[in-house]
Amino acid sequence: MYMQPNIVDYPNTFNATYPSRNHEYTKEKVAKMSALIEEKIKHFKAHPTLGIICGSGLGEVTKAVKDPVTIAYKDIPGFPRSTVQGHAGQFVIGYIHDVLVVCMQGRFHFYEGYDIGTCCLPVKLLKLLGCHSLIISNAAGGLNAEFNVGDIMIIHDHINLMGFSGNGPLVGPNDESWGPRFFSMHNAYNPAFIKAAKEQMRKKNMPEHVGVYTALGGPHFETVAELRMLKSQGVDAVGMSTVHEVVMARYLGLHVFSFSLITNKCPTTYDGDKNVNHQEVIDTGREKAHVLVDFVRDLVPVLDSIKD
Ligand SMILES: O=P(O)(O)O[C@H]1O[C@H](CO)[C@@H](O)[C@H]1O
Ligand SMILES: Nc1nc2[nH]cnc2c(=O)[nH]1
Repeated sequence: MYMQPNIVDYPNTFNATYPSRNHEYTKEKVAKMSALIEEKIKHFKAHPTLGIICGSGLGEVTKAVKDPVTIAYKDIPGFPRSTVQGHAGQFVIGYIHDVLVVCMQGRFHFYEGYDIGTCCLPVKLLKLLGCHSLIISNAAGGLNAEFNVGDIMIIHDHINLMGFSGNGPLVGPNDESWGPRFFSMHNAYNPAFIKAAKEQMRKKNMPEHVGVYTALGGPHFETVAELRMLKSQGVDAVGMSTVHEVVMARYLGLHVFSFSLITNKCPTTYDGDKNVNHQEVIDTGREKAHVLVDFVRDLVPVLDSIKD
């Protein structure tokens, strides 16, 4: 008997396996996760409208959240666990000014052994929770010589190096009820959000860095030759996250604001002892926590008021 192919029995003539498990995170499955969270925050009598993904060591952003409800990832069946230092592995939900936000203290990285689709599952969950926009933060190495450790760089574009080779979250069967098979990544980082954030930086006398981010698979940091290549291609900051999350967010129709905390300088010469390490990344995040909290706290109501 002929059966109409659907998302579950997609025509898989060659019995292929897909590099991304995205298609396994169906509406039904993610809605169950979302329902669990909604049950724990029902006293707010509203759904969160803005999601915040906290980068390595940047979880202190949640200090800006009033009346927080904390939900551990391990208490949500089917949700991955954070394995990296500086990623607490929990949701923190509450108000920043009058905006109900859902913060993720911890993201999932490819180098942890998660496929790229699983790394993006949180973005689907944030969408189902009711978010229209995301703030995606990360810790990154600065390639642009004008950036100092501790500076914030607004991301205005990225180079999807992992996606270049076919390791993208949307490779595999597509469920049109989530988003379209093909879509544009032009202005993926919302220009109105960037403008608003630059104004905040100006008011706060912060350097107004705007640049291009790229993510490598990691977990190792880069060689000098790799960094020189990236710099020559216009990359300003290097990390191991964010890019695929932004792809997923745009697919789902979410608006994106993203920034890097420059936690270290990327060495493009061989002299001296310039070994980057994760502790340095975490320590810079802690040292700059007050700057991040202040920046995000004031930005949230502005971004929430911009709907497109
Ligand atoms: O991108 P986030 O999660 O901020 O973390 C960055 O910092 C870690 C390396 O120190 C890597 O995971 C890199 O991606
Ligand atoms: N790939 C990469 N990720 C980082 N995260 C924080 N610093 C760095 C860095 O220098 N390189």
